[in-house]
Amino acid sequence: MEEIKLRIKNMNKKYNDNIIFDNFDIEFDVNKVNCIVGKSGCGKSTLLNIVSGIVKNDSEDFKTMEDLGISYIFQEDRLIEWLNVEENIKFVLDKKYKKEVLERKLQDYLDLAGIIQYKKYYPQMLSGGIRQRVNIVRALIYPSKVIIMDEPFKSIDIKNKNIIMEKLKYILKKEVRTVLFVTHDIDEALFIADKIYVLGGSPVKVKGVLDNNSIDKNAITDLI
Ligand SMILES: Nc1ncnc2c1ncn2[C@@H]1O[C@H](COP(=O)(O)OP(=O)(O)OP(=O)(O)O)[C@@H](O)[C@H]1O
Repeated sequence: MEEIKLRIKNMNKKYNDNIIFDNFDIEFDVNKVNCIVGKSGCGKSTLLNIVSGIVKNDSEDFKTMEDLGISYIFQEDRLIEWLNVEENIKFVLDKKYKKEVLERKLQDYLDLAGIIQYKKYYPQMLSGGIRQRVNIVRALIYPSKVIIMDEPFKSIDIKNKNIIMEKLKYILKKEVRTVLFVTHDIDEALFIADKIYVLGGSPVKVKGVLDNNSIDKNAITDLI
């Protein structure tokens, strides 16, 4: 069966004389976890920021993914300190679901993420790892087709990171969502990805695309 692709075409970006993307094209697998790796500064975050419309592409003939609906998970959790966990999650959902549906989803996702007991807690009462789990639940409940994650575990200690990654992997297996996940950590990519895209060069190019059943750490390291 042919896989459905999400195509990004004609990406162009330069900062002063620094050309990051020069007619850059890439295609991601729809409803899969697509991990993007590459040397620091090669343009991974800029790629996510352009496809999501946060940063403007330099040329006109470019289509962002905004129409698909996007959820974001960044390195920092961006929770609102004066709202409790439940309120933080509901805050972004403004009438997206009927009340009963929302309550069920909230219950299900908090349960899946293992944080149901923190529902009424305020962010300052939570550890960094739990806060990030709330952030992930918030992004997943939002009815988006695309989930963008930019180094979501960078500031989380290894023990918590492993717990969250296990939970996230489990949840994503059940979801029908296209995930674009940027990381500098190859082990993270190997753990969670269906496909890994290695970016590099200046202007940046796709140096390799590796499928999950053929992924080997050395092959990726050689490409970076
Ligand atoms: N607002 C900006 N103004 C000028 N240069 C920028 C700006 N944003 C990014 N850059 C430059 O664009 C290039 C790509 O940056 P980007 O953050 O996308 O890389 P990255 O691969 O995500 O890096 P890292 O892994 O370190 O986060 C870098 O050379 C960076 O210095």
